[in-house]
Amino acid sequence: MKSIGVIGAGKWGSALAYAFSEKNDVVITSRTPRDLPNFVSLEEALKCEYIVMAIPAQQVSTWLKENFRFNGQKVLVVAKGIEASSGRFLNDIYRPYVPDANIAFLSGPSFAVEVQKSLPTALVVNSTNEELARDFADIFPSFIKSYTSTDVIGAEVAGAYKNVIAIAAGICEGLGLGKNAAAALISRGLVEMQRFGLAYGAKKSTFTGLGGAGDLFLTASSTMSRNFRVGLGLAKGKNQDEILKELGEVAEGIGTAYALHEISEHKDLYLPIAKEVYEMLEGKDPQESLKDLLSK
Ligand SMILES: NC(=O)C1=CN([C@@H]2O[C@H](COP(=O)(O)OP(=O)(O)OC[C@H]3O[C@@H](n4cnc5c(N)ncnc54)[C@H](O)[C@@H]3O)[C@@H](O)[C@H]2O)C=CC1
Ligand SMILES: O=C(CO)COP(=O)(O)O
Repeated sequence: MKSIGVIGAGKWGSALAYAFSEKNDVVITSRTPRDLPNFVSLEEALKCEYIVMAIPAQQVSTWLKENFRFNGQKVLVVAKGIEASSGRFLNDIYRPYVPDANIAFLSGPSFAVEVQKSLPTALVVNSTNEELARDFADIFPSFIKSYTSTDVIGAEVAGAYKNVIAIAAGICEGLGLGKNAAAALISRGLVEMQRFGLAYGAKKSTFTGLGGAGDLFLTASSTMSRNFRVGLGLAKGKNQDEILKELGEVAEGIGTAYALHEISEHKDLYLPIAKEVYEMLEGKDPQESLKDLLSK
């Protein structure tokens, strides 16, 4: 039995706190107090040996600066995104606070609502420290099969990029372009995220695994995905603010599309789907964008 502190009581933090309770002693905390039997102060949660960080990618840098004190904890990052303001990956953001040997990143297909109902899935714990990855893989409940990998950058790129492709897939669906177009877009999206990942030293096989194709196929084909629903909203001509207000939850694909735009400009990378998603978020007509992507 391990002592686990979950930081962030949104959809994903709450679902993981539930899942990890099967085999462990779990407490949860967030900036707004919740009426939960295992809710504790941040100070208490940070005393746990194992910490699960469920704070979104766009907010975590400030959060770490203001709140985090490292005292040997083992940290599992469960967010998926690239910071828009800096283009930094989560492993870069965490590095000044947690040594590489103490940090792992979760990837794979996992809608929180299904995990909260104990429905099965398979996920990957990614860390350069194999022993730590195995240690975290042990905390998962019977209904989640856990694997380990050392490809941190591959997992990060795949988990963040699939949210952007999911926005594009939602637009495709919203415009009524059909299943052929959706499949074409998703498979080109997989190639695009793999090409991007390889430029950062990721392993090719990661992109055909659970955290790559697995999470992409899930997110880019279901209205259960917040990012997919952002795409549906854009297809209806709504702007970002309206969409986010209706959603009331995080959609990491938005910030990540801005981050990818900055990165592609600086590194001269060819990221056609991410580019169109960025441009649609900036007001380009979705019909035009999808035509630019899918016709000769
Ligand atoms: N919901 C899902 O199915 C899954 C979500 N994720 C990832 O997990 C991360 C969190 O997503 P959700 O929990 O679903 O989002 P959510 O919108 O349900 O909750 C976000 C949480 O972050 C906290 N938060 C936001 N800004 C904060 C700040 N400045 N300081 C402190 N806390 C702050 C909120 O209080 C809330 O607890 C995202 O990166 C998401 O991509 C990953 C896998 C599955
Ligand atoms: O990452 C997820 C499932 O694996 C959740 O996706 P959304 O944030 O698009 O809902």
